[in-house]
Amino acid sequence: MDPQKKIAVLGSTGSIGVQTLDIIAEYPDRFRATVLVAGRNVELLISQARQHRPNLAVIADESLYPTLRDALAPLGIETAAGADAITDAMERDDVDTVVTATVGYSGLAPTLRAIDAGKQIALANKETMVVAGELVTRRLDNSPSRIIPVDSEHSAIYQCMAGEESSTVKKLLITASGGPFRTRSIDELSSVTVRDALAHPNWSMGAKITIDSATMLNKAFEIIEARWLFGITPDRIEAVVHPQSIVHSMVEFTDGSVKAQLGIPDMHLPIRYALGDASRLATNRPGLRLQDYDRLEFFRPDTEKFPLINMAYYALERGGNTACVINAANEIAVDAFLHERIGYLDIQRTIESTLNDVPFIASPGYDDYVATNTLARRIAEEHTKSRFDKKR
Ligand SMILES: NC(=O)C1=CN([C@@H]2O[C@H](COP(=O)(O)OP(=O)(O)OC[C@H]3O[C@@H](n4cnc5c(N)ncnc54)[C@H](OP(=O)(O)O)[C@@H]3O)[C@@H](O)[C@H]2O)C=CC1
Ligand SMILES: CC(=O)[C@@H](O)[C@H](O)COP(=O)(O)O
Ligand SMILES: [Mn+2]
Repeated sequence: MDPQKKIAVLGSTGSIGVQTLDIIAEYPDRFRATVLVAGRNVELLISQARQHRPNLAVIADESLYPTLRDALAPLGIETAAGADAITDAMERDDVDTVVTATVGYSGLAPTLRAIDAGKQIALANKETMVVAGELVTRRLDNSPSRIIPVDSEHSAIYQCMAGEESSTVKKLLITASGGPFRTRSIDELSSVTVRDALAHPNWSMGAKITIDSATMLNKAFEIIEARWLFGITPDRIEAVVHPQSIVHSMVEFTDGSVKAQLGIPDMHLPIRYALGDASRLATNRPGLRLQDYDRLEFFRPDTEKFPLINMAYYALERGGNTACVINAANEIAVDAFLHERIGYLDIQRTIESTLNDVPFIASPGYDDYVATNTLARRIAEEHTKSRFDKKR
């Protein structure tokens, strides 16, 4: 048997992707990157391929294919481009584990194909579970695949649950930093800038999730993700604000005990744990020194200031394609905000207006999610344009 686990990194050029390649390089006897996938950053993909020598490198943006092919053909590295090539790569024999580190809805199709092909999944792309958690869970029931979460909170919960009977779990307590606007007043939120919103207090991440942290929709997404990953009903999942991001989440058990997982805010740890199949691989990277922290604080979330947290409960209660609509509208709104076409508070307004306009589907199949995503994006685009026109 090949001693090295063969890994496909979807989104290798992003924040999680780059850290995944760090871990692969840290344990060369255990891991090998056989497939690398990027969106548009062809130069970084080429340099990663030169270093890691995968069998295949894929770029989503087809216009960049000639650049990729010309750079990697002399090295004997196969190349491809486009969304179908990414999804097809999930079935390859030289892939054991797929790290889903692309951002947004684009993670859904390759993750489903990887599950159908029986691959192990290290899941960073939480949007997959937000958009279609029920469908993903059903597909997992008919596959030898297992998902190990990479999202720090879900990795923490997974670690807390190890060795426990699931029937003894009373509550999941998902910690939230509170984001860059935790201490701002509601009135101030109408004038915050993109730069303010990108200044996450603890984590260095891609732009989209950083804005989701600023609106705290990230926490709603994580509640939905937890509901599907752990099979826990929403009334037993709570967000707890913890500004230091040292406790990554907690599980309360029926005997009154609460287990927590702690660490510095560094995604290398959950990525390492997931790649190691939920085992502990020794590292020389810096760890937690609790004596460096004056205090660890915990608060109830302010849902008046951050009403998007409650979108999780609304989406799970209403079910169907609701969370798919929220995700699509949010992707469009966050992009418009990052390009300064709408303001921070318009993100929430865009999601709400889009939810009103997209028809509800109670029991969506895969094609319904695809159609919902397309329609919701178009409608959200119109809402952001009319908000932009008002702003001018
Ligand atoms: N960053 C973090 O610490 C955490 C992230 N996550 C989740 O992990 C996922 C990745 O986040 P993050 O790494 O921050 O994001 P980044 O924006 O840093 O990276 C996104 C990656 O996805 C690629 N990509 C974008 N669109 C496509 C597409 N259509 N097809 C293929 N690849 C695409 C990008 O390629 P390119 O840059 O080449 O265009 C890039 O490699 C998200 O779902 C996020 O919520 C979860 C917990 C923590
Ligand atoms: C690192 C990680 O898992 C992020 O999802 C992080 O949790 C974001 O921070 P917030 O707690 O501010 O949303
Ligand atoms: Mn998280």
